[in-house]
Amino acid sequence: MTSLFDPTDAGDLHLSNRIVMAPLTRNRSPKAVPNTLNTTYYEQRASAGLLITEGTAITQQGQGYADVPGLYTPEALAGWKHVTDAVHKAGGKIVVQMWHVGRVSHTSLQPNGGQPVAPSAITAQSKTYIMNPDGTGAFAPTSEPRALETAEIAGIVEDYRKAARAAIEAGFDGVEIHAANGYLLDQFLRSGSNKRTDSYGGSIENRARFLFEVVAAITAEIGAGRTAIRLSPVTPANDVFDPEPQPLFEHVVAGLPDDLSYVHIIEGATGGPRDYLQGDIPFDYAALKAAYRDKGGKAAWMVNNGYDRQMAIEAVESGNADLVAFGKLFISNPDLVGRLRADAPLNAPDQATFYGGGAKGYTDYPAQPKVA
Ligand SMILES: C=C(C(=O)O)c1ccccc1
Repeated sequence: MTSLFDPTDAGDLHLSNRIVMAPLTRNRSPKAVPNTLNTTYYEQRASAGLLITEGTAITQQGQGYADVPGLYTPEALAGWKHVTDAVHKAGGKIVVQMWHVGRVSHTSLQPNGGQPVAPSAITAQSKTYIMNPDGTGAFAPTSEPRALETAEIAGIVEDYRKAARAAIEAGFDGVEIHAANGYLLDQFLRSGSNKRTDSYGGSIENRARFLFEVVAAITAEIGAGRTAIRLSPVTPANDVFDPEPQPLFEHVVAGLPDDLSYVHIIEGATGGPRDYLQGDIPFDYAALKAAYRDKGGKAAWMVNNGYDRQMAIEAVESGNADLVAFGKLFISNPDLVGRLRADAPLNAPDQATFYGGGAKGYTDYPAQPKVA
């Protein structure tokens, strides 16, 4: 029987175990440049089967929060090279989560102080994290976005392609396309945020078009085996909504390449109830996976949101999942894999230090003494 602690392949990625560090925004990369503290943080957690970086903006237009890293300046790419080198030296594997926030941004973060972009000019009832002129950070309401012109969409697809190439050159083992949690690609998928009347709006097929164009551009550039995607069928994060998530997301997974590295599914409300409902009926995650597998999809299936040790063991042993991503537990347990293997006590995460700051609550969580 397959174990959570067994090695596995996710496309081109050969993983030493099936425990994944989920993408976690920490707001500790001023000027969007990864620094030595970030390197230490990822290096400490390199025993994960796979590390997924925090959301990383593909362009300044795609930047939605202060002090999150980017993938679009020479300085940021040099910073990421230090991170990937350190993780590889520690025996780990790491992919970068490629992020365009769309409307979940603020004019102070946008090129020339402009409006954020979105499928439609509908403001997200959400907040983002900005820097005040005095250098203090603060959460602020997101700014009103402008609707992208149809002709602009191809340019953003090209931005994703370029960022994927840059990621490989910065030493990443692959990329995860962030299509979850109410950010740009998810905004296009959901009818609540996408009111377009062109070929990118209206029907499910049209609302998924942009996502498929991004996937096609990235897989053509770096290969499907190094490309993954994150989806969140029912999350209400950042004010997204669709009354029929089941047909929408079954259409999405059925349109993904068979040979992707992995498909990453957030089950329920992100960081919240796993049984969260959007629409009238509970979401059927087994049917979602079947919609991918039945059409020939071979990518590893990764699950996330509120998993504990026993749930993760059962998810893999039952065949419901190939990989399980842990977020908060990796914040406070750099050696989570060893602790889960030994069923050892776990450090509790300190919510007060999740976002912003320095080493406290970031690189100062204790690892268990190495067993001789
Ligand atoms: C990248 C994020 C996501 O996917 O929800 C994020 C952003 C800010 C705070 C927490 C999480």
